[in-house]
Amino acid sequence: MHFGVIGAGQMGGGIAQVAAQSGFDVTVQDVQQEFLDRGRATIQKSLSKLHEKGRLSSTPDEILGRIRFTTELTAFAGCDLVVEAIVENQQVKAGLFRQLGEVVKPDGILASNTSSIPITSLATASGRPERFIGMHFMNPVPLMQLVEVIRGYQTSDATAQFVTETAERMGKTPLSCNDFPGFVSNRILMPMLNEAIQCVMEGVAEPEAIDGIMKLGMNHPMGPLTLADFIGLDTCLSIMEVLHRGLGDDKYRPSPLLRKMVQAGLLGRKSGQGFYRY
Ligand SMILES: CC(=O)CC(=O)SCCNC(=O)CCNC(=O)[C@H](O)C(C)(C)COP(=O)(O)OP(=O)(O)OC[C@H]1O[C@@H](n2cnc3c(N)ncnc32)[C@H](O)[C@@H]1OP(=O)(O)O
Ligand SMILES: NC(=O)C1=CN([C@@H]2O[C@H](COP(=O)(O)OP(=O)(O)OC[C@H]3O[C@@H](n4cnc5c(N)ncnc54)[C@H](OP(=O)(O)O)[C@@H]3O)[C@@H](O)[C@H]2O)C=CC1
Repeated sequence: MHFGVIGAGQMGGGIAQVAAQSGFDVTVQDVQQEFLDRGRATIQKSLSKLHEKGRLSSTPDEILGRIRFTTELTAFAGCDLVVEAIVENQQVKAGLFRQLGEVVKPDGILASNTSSIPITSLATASGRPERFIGMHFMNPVPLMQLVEVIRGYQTSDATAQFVTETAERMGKTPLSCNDFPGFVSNRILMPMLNEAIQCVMEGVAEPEAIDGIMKLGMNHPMGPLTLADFIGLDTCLSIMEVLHRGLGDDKYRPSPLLRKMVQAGLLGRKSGQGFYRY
């Protein structure tokens, strides 16, 4: 299988890594060489960790050798499946899928790793709605079990089956849902993170206490503010905006503190500061 990934950020890098671990030939594209180099270094570090723990069936070098890094979209021409993992912005993703629909071979399948944006709208932009689907991996991809599979309005049964089987070949558990804002995962998760941010804004408790209460009291592996920093506050804000706009209910209003922190460039772990410093 020739597997394409667009975006070498935290999600794209993780998806490419797991695809290569599964024996696929992988091509990763990003807009600048600098992001590709950073993505490659992150994959290398993750593979070393998994290798130390005896969790890989090939060596890190063999796995990395299956990944080709490029800045050219035309490199996807022969791909059987291309998964997009760029910034959570509908216009930018739609523009990319318009181009991809012309580049990738006609029977190639296109998928988005979007957290919340309507799959059906991206499918329309791609010009091949039957061969378009949501393939939503969870962060960190090498460790998380779930792939949420989201069918667009015109996604064919064959496309859904192919992507489900591919997720299984990648050692993941695919679970299906329909195309509603935020799907299942983020419709339920993100309002909780947003509410934790609102608690900080209202002075209900310090961030450490809010995280501690949810970790120790609810057995969550990470507190909600640590998790929001881990996901990226810009991504959290984009998801809340999609939920608010798409469902038309003020219960999904993004916290003003979340908005302000994104405006200030405090994006969480990836920028070095969010609710905590890294
Ligand atoms: C926004 C969206 O659209 C959807 C989303 O993805 S929402 C986010 C979903 N993800 C979550 O909710 C994650 C919640 N957190 C967790 O499940 C856990 O904290 C976790 C699995 C990430 C880490 O596990 P942990 O036991 O809590 O922490 P930690 O001890 O730091 O990590 C366990 C090991 O995995 C390793 N590890 C962490 N990330 C890794 C990676 N990417 N690759 C390889 N190893 C990794 C750590 O280095 C650590 O190794 P050691 O034990 O050798 O030190
Ligand atoms: N973070 C998370 O926990 C999760 C995120 N997602 C989704 O995955 C997607 C990616 O998120 P994440 O990996 O966190 O984001 P990152 O910011 O880590 O990575 C996005 C990458 O895509 C690049 N990029 C931006 N625009 C383009 C473009 N036009 N063409 C090619 N590459 C581009 C970015 O470059 P630059 O830096 O220049 O913008 C960056 O390298 C989003 O849709 C997000 O909602 C899904 C599950 C979990």
